[in-house]
Amino acid sequence: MSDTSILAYCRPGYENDTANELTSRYGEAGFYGYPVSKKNSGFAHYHLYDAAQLEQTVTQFAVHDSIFPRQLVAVFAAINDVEKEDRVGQVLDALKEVEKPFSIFGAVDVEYPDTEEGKTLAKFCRKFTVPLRQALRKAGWLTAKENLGKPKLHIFFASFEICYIGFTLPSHASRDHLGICRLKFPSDSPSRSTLKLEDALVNMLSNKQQSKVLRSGGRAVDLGACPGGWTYQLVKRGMYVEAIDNGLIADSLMSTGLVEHHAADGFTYRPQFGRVDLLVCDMIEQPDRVAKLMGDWLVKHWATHAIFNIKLPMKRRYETVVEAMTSLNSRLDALDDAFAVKVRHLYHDRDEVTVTIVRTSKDEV
Ligand SMILES: C[S@@+](CC[C@H](N)C(=O)[O-])C[C@H]1O[C@@H](n2cnc3c(N)ncnc32)[C@H](O)[C@@H]1O
Repeated sequence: MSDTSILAYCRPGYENDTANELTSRYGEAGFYGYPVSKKNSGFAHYHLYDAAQLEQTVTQFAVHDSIFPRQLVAVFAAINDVEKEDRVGQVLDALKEVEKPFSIFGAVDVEYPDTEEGKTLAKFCRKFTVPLRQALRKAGWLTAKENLGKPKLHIFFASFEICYIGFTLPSHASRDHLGICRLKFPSDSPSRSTLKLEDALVNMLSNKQQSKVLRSGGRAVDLGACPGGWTYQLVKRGMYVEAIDNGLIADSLMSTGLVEHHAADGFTYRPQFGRVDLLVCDMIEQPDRVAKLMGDWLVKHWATHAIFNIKLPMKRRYETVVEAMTSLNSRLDALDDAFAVKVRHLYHDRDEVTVTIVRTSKDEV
């Protein structure tokens, strides 16, 4: 059955926020449609009124530039009555019905929602991939060898009965299965929060941005640092850190000689030795208060770059993030420098989003 929609994978519980984001972003760009989402399903749809716009939406929106989606799949077919006996045949039939959006796909991924129900599909999806891949190659849908430079075919099982068929472009998609990048907890880190910053460093900054922001020997300030998971990431990369928090910081960090701990209020603390390369902040505070504080540090040149979390309220989460970021962005826009700003709800974030702001001089842009 033909179906034309954008399918966004997301953290369970965030379907409504994801749907609001899709509606707002695609609608503003003239891709009109309507959202469909079900609480705790782990995904949301945005159905396009004009099917001809599907390819254009894929080239226009990258998942890395969105907030809540972990993956954005352009869906061109759906099967609503998957039959146990001939699933491969049904997928091939569904593909036959559509015009090939790209002559050939370079890879196929069989996926499922990141939910408890989704976990029951994991084993089946893994096993199903093998015969499906063979059949797709035989039918000319897939390159003979995996080619990750070409569009990828996604077969997403929402349940054992319903599956969506769509594609992503490598430049605009997450390379990770289910759009999830799982990181290994470093056992010598003082807290699990360390994974949030590592996720941001690895998945939100390009290699070039990483070497610029995380200079060995560079200086950083960590607001709300204790017990030290974020400071740990910076110290690991050879940075000097002013760790600000009334709590206790791990001795293992203090003994590196790279950390100064100040028991102070993060809202009034100012850098001890002039401008720092990087400001990070993980204080649990009102979104607009944190955004204002980050803006002050960047506008006043106390920090060159910033990475911080915005804690999400229970309701109007997408709107709250947009409001906080709109006022911050307008302050940055007034400066002579240019700023690369990203906001993502990362896999290791729970009820928060991560913001990275990398400064470049306008000549570099
Ligand atoms: C989520 S924890 C930070 C965890 C830390 N990033 C880590 O990886 O270990 C939040 C911290 O912010 C601190 N905090 C909250 N409000 C603060 C303020 N106004 N000034 C300084 N620290 C604050 C709390 O004491 C708490 O330790």
